[in-house]
Amino acid sequence: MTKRIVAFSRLKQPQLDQLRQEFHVDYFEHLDSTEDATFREALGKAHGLIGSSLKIPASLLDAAPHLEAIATISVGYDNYPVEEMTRRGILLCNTPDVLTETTADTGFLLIMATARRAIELAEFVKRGDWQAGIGEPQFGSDVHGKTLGMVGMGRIGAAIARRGALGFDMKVLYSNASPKPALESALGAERRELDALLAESDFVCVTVPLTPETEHLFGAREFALMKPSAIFVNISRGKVVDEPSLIAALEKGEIHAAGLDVFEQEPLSPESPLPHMANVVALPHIGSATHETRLAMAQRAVDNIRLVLKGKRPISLVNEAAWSRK
Ligand SMILES: NC(=O)C1=CN([C@@H]2O[C@H](COP(=O)(O)OP(=O)(O)OC[C@H]3O[C@@H](n4cnc5c(N)ncnc54)[C@H](OP(=O)(O)O)[C@@H]3O)[C@@H](O)[C@H]2O)C=CC1
Ligand SMILES: O=CC(=O)O
Repeated sequence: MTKRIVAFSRLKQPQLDQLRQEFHVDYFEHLDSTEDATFREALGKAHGLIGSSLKIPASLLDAAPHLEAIATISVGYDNYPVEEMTRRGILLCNTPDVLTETTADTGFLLIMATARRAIELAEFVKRGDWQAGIGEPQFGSDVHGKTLGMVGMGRIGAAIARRGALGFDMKVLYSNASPKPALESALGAERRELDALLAESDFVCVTVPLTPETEHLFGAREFALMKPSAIFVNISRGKVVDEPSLIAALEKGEIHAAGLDVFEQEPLSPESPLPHMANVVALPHIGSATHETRLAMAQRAVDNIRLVLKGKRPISLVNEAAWSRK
């Protein structure tokens, strides 16, 4: 029997062809909702599901009685009902490592763009406001030599910290529950409790996954602990931050600026004050969005689903417990 895959994100033709050599593929290039009737019908016969950027509720699994695995084209997996998948023995595969450096580049881009006010001042030139030599009103802040506080020193966090410590001579602090001795010796990084990190850092950079513990980890209290000169950078997930508290902290001058790739609601509503604030650089969730990295992520997801459907262990597995039950 030929196994069936439902693909719900854009894949390149060679990757689709690879899947079609071995499996029947129902391809939904633009799927807006998991309520779509044709999608649900295909899911009813599917053994594998591959895609990204859609919330998959636990109830959807009832419509997928043959499902063996979901391959998400992302490293973050907060869109998936992991516990329920594990209970049903459905594997969840993700795409770590291949996007680490590109996402770290975006994190550092936000650090640089906010500190040096690159977007705001490029707009100033575009508007024709550059009429004389620039002065203090256009000055930014240094990045080199400052203190970088990493909240979430994992793969991406460590890659940003490496850029800061080795490229920009920054002092690195981090706040993970478990110490990272290798990074402490390689980068001179120092571990702190979160509150101490917030008080000491010039840049606070968030790279934690979204979990029940990290949801709204940053609220009014945390912003009040930061220096008035601090720059807050979020490259993880929007829901790690209570956005009204961030807006209030920026408006009151409790913190100096913010660089944001992610938001509580995406796409960000045009009504949100954030993209209109001069001291905010807002990007449309482009952490990993380069041609090379998006291709590598899709290929990793394709490899993961092919392996699982052929009875083999995938390259990147989120729920180990589902594998041990096989
Ligand atoms: N903007 C974008 O486009 C992208 C965003 N992301 C986001 O980045 C996240 C991180 O990815 P990645 O680095 O690969 O994941 P990792 O799992 O390698 O790193 C996450 C780190 O966060 C730490 N952590 C978890 N909870 C806390 C906490 N409460 N306080 C401090 N540290 C904590 C973990 O600690 P420990 O090591 O102790 O377990 C781990 O080191 C993804 O989950 C995703 O949400 C990822 C890619 C692109
Ligand atoms: O946000 C992107 C991811 O890979 O996670």
